[in-house]
Amino acid sequence: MSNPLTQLGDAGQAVWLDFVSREFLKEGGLEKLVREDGLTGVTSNPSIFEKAMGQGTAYDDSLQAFLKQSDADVVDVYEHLAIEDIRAAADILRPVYDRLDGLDGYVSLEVSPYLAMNTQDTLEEGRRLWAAVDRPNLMVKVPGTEAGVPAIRALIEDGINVNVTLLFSVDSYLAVAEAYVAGLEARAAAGKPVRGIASVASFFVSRIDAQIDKKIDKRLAGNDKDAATLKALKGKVAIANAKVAYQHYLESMQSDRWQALEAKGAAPQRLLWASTGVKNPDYPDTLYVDTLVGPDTVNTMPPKTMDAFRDHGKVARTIDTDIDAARQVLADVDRLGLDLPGITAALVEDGAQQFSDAADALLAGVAGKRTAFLGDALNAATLHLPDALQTAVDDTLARAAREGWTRRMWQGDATLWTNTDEAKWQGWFSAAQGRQVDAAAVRALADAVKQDGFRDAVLLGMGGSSLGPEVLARTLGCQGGAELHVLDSTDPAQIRKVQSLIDIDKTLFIVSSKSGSTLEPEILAAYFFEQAGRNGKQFVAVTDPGSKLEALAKADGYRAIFHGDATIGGRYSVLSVFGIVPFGIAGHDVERFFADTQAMVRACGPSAPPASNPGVQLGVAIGESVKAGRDKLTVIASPRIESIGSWLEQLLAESTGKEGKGVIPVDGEPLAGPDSYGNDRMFAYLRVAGDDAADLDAKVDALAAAGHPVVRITLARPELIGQEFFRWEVATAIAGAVIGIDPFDQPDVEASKIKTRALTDAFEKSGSLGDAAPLATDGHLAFYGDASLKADGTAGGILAAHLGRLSDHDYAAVLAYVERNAAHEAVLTGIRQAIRETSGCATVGGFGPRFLHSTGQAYKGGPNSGVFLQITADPATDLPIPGRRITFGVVIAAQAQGDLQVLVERGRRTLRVHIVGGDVDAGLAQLADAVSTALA
Ligand SMILES: O=P(O)(O)OC[C@H]1O[C@](O)(CO)[C@@H](O)[C@@H]1O
Repeated sequence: MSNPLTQLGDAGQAVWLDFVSREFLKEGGLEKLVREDGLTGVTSNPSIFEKAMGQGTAYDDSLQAFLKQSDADVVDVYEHLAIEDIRAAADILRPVYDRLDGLDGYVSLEVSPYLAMNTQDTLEEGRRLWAAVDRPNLMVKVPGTEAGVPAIRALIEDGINVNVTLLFSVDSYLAVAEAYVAGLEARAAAGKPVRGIASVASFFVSRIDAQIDKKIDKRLAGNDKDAATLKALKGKVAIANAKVAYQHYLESMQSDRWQALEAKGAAPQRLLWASTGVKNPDYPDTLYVDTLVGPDTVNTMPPKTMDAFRDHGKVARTIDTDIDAARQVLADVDRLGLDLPGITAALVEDGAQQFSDAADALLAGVAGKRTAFLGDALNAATLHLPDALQTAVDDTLARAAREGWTRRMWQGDATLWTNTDEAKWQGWFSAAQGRQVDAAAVRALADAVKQDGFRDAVLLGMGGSSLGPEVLARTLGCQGGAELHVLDSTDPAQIRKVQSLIDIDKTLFIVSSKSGSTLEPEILAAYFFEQAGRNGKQFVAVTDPGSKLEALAKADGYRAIFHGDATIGGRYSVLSVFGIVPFGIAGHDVERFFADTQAMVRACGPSAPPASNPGVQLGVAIGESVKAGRDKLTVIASPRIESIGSWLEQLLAESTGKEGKGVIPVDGEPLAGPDSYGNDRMFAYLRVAGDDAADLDAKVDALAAAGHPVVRITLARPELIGQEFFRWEVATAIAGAVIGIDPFDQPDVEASKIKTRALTDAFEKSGSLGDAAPLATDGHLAFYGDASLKADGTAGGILAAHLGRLSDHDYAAVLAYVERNAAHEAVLTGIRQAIRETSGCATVGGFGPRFLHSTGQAYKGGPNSGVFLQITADPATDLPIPGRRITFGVVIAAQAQGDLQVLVERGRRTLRVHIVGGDVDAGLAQLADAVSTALA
C-alpha cells in the first residue's frame, strides 16, 4: 500500500532509517519497514549504539556468551555486539540489495570516532571493519574531515563502500566528492572494476539551522537593524545549503571525468540528508524531508521523523526548485555576517566530539556490564575521596577522556608525559599479556631443576629484579618447585644468613639484573659461584640482551640465560622474565597466572574509558592527591598480600619521585586511628577476601569516615595479584602524566652509585674509606651530622635536635644498613611508630642497600620534605669478595656513605648514627631508647 514514504521511493529518493537496536531487529521492526514502507537502508552511529546498548538487557546474553569465550577488551565487546546487529540488518536488507543490483540496500557502521583526526588509523579501521562484518552491503562510515578525506579515497580504491559522515559545508562535500571520483579512477587505472562500489555523502541539515537560529535570535534580542531579513532566514539556511550542494552534485554528473567512470559502470555517490529530525519544535516535524525531495538522493530519518512523514509527509520534488532563492538565502547569511563557514567548521568538531562522547558513554556502559559479569574474577576497587579531591579527579578523568590518555598511553605517546624518551619504555604492556615470557622454557627449566634435586633457589638482584619475585614468593609460596630466597643486600650478616638456610650444592642461583652491570648482583654472583665450586649448572642469568651479565653467564657456563625486554624499565618488569622465571622455578603454572591477570589487562585496555578504567582511575586519584598535597601514599595490606607494599614502594617512588615532586610511599607503618595522620596522606588498602583483617577493616573505615582519601582493593584470591601489578603500573604511569614527570626514568639514582664507586675505588688503592670524625659518641652509638645537631652530646639530645626539624607534611625516613630480619624490622618499626605518634609525620623505612634501588630515587629527587636518620654498623664478621680487595663490609659502608653524601648535597636534613663494635642488636636497642627519650 502506498504511503508518503513509499512515494518518496517512487520519486527517486531512498528512505533509510537512522536507528538500530537489538530489540527492534529481533522483533521484526526492520523487516516491517522494508515490507511496508519501501525502506532501503539503515545508518548507525556511536550515539545510536549508546542508546541501544545502554538501556535494558537486550544485549546481556550475547555479551556474556562472548565474554565466556574470550577475555576481550571493552571495545572488542562493543564491536562484537554492534557487528551482530549490523550483520543482522545487512541480512535483512540483502534482498533489497540483490533486487536493486547493489544500487541500494546498505547498512552503515561507523569507524571509531576516536580516530576522526588520523588518516592512517581511519583507513586501517575501515579495512578492519569491512573484513570483520563481511557483508557486501555494508557501508563503512567515515567522517569527512580533513584527515578522513584521504582515507575515503583509499577505501574506495580498495573497493570498500563508504558512507561519508559529518558533512556540513559545501566545500567539504566537494572535497569528498573528489575523493570518491579519484578513488574510482585509481581502481580503473589499475584495471579493477568500478561497478558495484557504493558511496553516499551524508550532508547534515538540522544542526546547521539550530546554530544559525541561535545566532539570529541573539541578534534579534539586540534589536538588530536587519531584524526583518534575519527573521526570514530562520529555518531556511540548512535547506538552502543542501540545495546548493545538490546543484554541485548535478554539475559533477556532467563532468567528463564522471562520464568516463559511468561508462565503466560506476554508480554516483548520492547525497544523503542526515540530521533530518527537527530540533526546533516550532518547525513542522517533517521540514527536513518535505523540502529536500529529489532523485538520486537518500534521506535517513530517525524513527520519530519517519513516523511523522509516513503520517503526513508531502512528496513533491523540492530539491532543485527555487534555487535562486536558496542562493539568496546564503548571500544574505554572508552579508549579515552570520559566518556560515565558522558554524560548519565548529559543527564538524562538535559532531566528532559528540560521537566520541557517545562512544565514551557506550564503552563505559559496556565496561560496567563486563565488570558485573566478571564478578570476582576481576579485582574490585572503590575510591573514597573527599569532595574537593573527587571533583578534581572527575575533572581530570573527563580531560583524560577528551585527550585520549588511555589510548595514548598504550601507544607510548611521549606527549602524554614530558615528551622525552617515554616511548622507548613501553614493553610492559605486552609483558602483562604474557608475551615476553616463554612459559614452556620456564616450565622446562623448572622441571629440570626439580629433577636435579635442587631444593632452594637464591635470587641475587636488586630493585625491580628482586622485589617482584620476592612479593610473588611471599604471597604465593612454592608450588612443588624450589623454595625461593631473595638476596638483595651486601650486608655480610645477611649473606651469611641466606647461606645458612640452604644446602649450597642443592641450590640454584638466579642472577638477575636488567642492565647486567649492577654492583650487588655482580659481587654476590662472584661470591656464590666460588662457594658452589664454580659449578655453572647451578646458575641461571636473567638479563637484557647483550649485557655484561650475559657475557659472564656464557663464560662461566651458566645453565640458562633468560633475556628481558630492553623496552621495559626494571620496576615495570615483574610480569616479564624478571618476575616470572623465579616464579616458575618455584613450581607455579605461568600460563594460568597470566590467564588470571588478563581480566585486569583488558579492563585497563586502550579503549576502556578513563572513568571506568581501573588503572587510569587510580592513577588520576594518586596524581590529584599529590597535587592537593596528599603525597604520602600509605599502603595497607591484609595478611596474605602483606608484602606487596615493598614492590609498590619502588614502582611509585622511583617512577614519580623526581624534579622535587612525586609520591612518597609509606609501607610497613602500623595503622592507627585517624588522629594520628595529617592531611598529607592517601591510603591504599589491598585486601584478600577471607583474610582475617577485621581490625584493619575497622581502622580503614574510620580513616575514610574522617575524610581521608581511601582506595580499597579486593582480591578474591591471592593468585590474582598479577592484576594488581598491572593496575598499579598503569596507575603509576598515569599519575606521572598528572604530576607532569617522566615515570620511566630514575635520574637521581646514579648519583649515589657514582659516589659509592669513587669510594670503593679509593679503598682499593688506599685501604680506607676515609670516615669523618663523629659529632659525639654515646655507648654503642656514634653520630655524624652537622654541628647544629650536637646539642648536649647525648644520643637523646642529638636525636631530639634532628627529629625536632620535622614539621607538618614532612616525613621521617629511617634507613638502616644492617641485616634485614624480623627482629631488626620490629625495632625500626617501633622507632617509626614513636616518631609518627609524637610528630604526626609520615614515616618510611628501608634497609640499605635494598632501598637505594627502590625508594632511594624519591628521597633524593622527590620533594625535599624528608628528615633522614641513617643507621650503619660495623659488621660483626666481614666477608671477602672473590678477586677484589674490597669486602662486602666495605661495599655496604661505601654505599651508605655515598648515599648520605648525595642526600647532604641535595640539601636534605640528615643524621647518621653508626653502631660501633659489631653488636647490632644492642646498638639498635639503645637507639630505640634514645629516640623515645628524644621524643619525650
Ligand atoms: O636490574 P638491574 O639493572 O640490576 O637494576 C636493578 C634496579 O636498580 C635500579 O636501576 C636503581 O638503581 C632500579 O631501577 C632497578 O630496578
